[in-house]
Amino acid sequence: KERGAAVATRQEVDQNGRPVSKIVKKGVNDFHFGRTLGEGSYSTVLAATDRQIHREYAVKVLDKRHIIKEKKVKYVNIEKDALNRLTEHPGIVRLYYTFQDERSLYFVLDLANGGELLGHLKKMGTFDEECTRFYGAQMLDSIAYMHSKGIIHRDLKPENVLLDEQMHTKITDFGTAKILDIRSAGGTGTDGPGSGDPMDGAEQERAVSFVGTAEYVSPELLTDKNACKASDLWAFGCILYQLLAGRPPFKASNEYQTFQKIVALDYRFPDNFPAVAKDLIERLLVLDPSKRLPIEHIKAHSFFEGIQWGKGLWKQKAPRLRSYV
Ligand SMILES: C[C@@H](Nc1nc2c(c3cc(-c4cn[nH]c4)ccc13)C(=O)N=C/C2=C\CC1CC1)C(C)(C)C
Repeated sequence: KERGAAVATRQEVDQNGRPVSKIVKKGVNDFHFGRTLGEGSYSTVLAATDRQIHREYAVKVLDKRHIIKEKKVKYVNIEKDALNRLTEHPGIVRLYYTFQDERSLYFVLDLANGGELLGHLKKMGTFDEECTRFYGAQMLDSIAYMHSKGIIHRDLKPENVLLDEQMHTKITDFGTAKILDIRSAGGTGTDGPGSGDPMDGAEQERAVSFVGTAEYVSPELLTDKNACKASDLWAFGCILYQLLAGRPPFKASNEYQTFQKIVALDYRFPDNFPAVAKDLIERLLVLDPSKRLPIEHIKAHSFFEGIQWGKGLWKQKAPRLRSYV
């Protein structure tokens, strides 16, 4: 039985006229499916409208036979478990419920109408400091929440950062996430090697045998196959660099050469790169994960001066997109 499967209730009355709410499971016939929003390696995400309440969702459709054949059942369950833990944050795509028919699994999720951050970045070339500060702050707030729930994303990149109609960020694609055991989930999101407290490091389970997208992979994942919370902060540093420079810091003509650049910390800032942002990124792109700036220190860095953390960050208007020239 899927958790969170029964979400729709229909008000009915019993024989004495007393209102009863009947749990009704929604199915594929309750939706009108629209355009394809994105294709994952084992899934397709479509826009879909709930016929009863006329509300638009994104529905991720997974082919059961394909998943079983490709031995990806574990990843589907990890994604569902991760999404079920990450339900109270505005910066993370929300899973409402799942259902299935004989052929497919369906995840009913928030629709992020603004599409991928990558698309906007490609159109603009670069983001100016104000935009980078705002989008960086929203991403960091969401990463802090994920980590506080014991979830490491492991594949953060501009394609996985979506925008909603208010142009606020929504992080997505948790199929490659690592769920740490309950013990280490309680932290404020800064525990583990990233916080420099070696004892926490021991608590963190070690993730093995998964490598994210080449340009954003952390050195520890390439050298000793260990992903930790600080691996997401490495990717975050790469994304901040990319927003201001218009390209990721480590990019070569093939994956192997990109990996060589990463483990050799072989990257340069463009001459006109803003100094304060450069200082922050230099403290994130550090080979030793335990020496990377922990989240609370990133929030306090002068690059994020003026950002109001917490709920205010999600209520304010997104800045108009401008390029860094
Ligand atoms: C990253 C993902 N792409 C996407 N995943 C999701 C979208 C989404 C929307 C647009 C879009 C909207 N308007 N224009 C484009 C473009 C790509 C999207 C959405 O709205 N809601 C939930 C999503 C994913 C949920 C997933 C955690 C289960 C891939 C490429 C893997 C299919």
